[in-house]
Amino acid sequence: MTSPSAPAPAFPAHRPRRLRRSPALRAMVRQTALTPADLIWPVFLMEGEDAEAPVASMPGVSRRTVDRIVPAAREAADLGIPAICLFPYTAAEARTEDCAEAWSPENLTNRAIRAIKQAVPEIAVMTDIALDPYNINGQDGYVEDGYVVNDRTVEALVRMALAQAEAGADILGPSDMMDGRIGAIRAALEAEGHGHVAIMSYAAKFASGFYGPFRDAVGASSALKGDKTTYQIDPANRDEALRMVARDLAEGADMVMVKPGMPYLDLCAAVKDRFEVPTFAYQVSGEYAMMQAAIQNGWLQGEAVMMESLLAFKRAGCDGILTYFAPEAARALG
Ligand SMILES: NCc1[nH]cc(CCC(=O)O)c1CC(=O)O
Repeated sequence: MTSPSAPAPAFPAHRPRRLRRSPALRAMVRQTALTPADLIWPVFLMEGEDAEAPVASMPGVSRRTVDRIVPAAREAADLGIPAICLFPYTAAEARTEDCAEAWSPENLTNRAIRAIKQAVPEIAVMTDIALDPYNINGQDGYVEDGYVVNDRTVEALVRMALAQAEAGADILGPSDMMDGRIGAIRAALEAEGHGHVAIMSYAAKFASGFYGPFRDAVGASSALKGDKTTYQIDPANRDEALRMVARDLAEGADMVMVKPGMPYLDLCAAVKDRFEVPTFAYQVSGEYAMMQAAIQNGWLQGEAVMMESLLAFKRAGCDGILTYFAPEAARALG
C-alpha cells in the first residue's frame, strides 16, 4: 500500500473533522463500498426431501435438501448475489476408506449443481474440492500410517473436480491444501473439454481453530481424528502464505482466497498488493458464530457489525467475500 503523498497542513488549516461533518460529505469521500455483487454465499446440503435442519453452532444457518436449495439460489440471485458455494453434509454411513462418493455424479453436490443450473442459470455455482465430507477419518486426504498422503489424494481430487465440472459447476474451490492439486486439476479440465471452468484456489488457508462450526455443519467434527496441521498453513506464517498464492496462480488458479478472514486481513492486503489478481476472503464459520453469539446476547448490534466486518474486507483490497451473512447483508444493502 502506498503512503499518503500530500503533506497535511498543520492545525487549524487542517481540520479532518470538516469532511466528517454531514452524511453528504462523508458519502463524498467514502473510499470503499460493499455491494451484493461482492458476496458469495456458502450453503450446506443434506439428503432428503423438502427439509431444512438448523446448524446448532451457526445460528441462522441450516442444511437444506436439494429441492430446498433451488429456491434459496433463486432468492440469492434476486438479491444480486453472484455466486453460491455448495458444501455437503454426509452421515457416517456415507463415509468410506476410498471416499468414492466424492466423485459420484449422483452425490449431493453434483445433484445440487444440476438442479441449480437448470432452475437458476444466472447464478454461478462454486464447489468445494477436498475429501473430508466423504472420508471416514474427516481428513481432507487419504491417511496412510497416520499421515495424510499427498499424491494419491491429488488423483482423487482430480476425479472429484471432473465430476463437478461435468455436472455444470462454474467455479471449483480446492480447499484441501495438497501440493500440486491446482496444476493437476487445471490440466485435467483442459484435457476433458472443461477449459472454461474457473478455479478459486484456497491458497492461503491456515490451520485454524475457527473452522469448528463448519465441521459440525458437514458432519466432520465427530469423524475428525487429529488436526490438519500437516497440510494447512501455520497461522504464524506470512511468507509461506504468499508463496502458496504465487504457486497456485502459476499452476492455473484464476482467483485466490485467504481463509479465515478477519484475523488474516494483513494477508488479504498483501495478496492484493503483490499479485493484483481477483482476491477473496472466507469469513469462516467460527467468525460468523462468534458474532452471532454476541449479537444474540445483545452485546453487539447485529447489522452494524455484520456490515462493518464485510466492508473491512473491501478496504483491505478483497474483490469479494464468502460469508454466511450473504443473504442478510444483501437484503440490508437493499
Ligand atoms: N476442506 C474442508 C473445508 N472447506 C471449508 C472449510 C471451513 C469453512 C468454514 O469454517 O466456514 C473447511 C474446514 C476445514 O478445513 O477443516
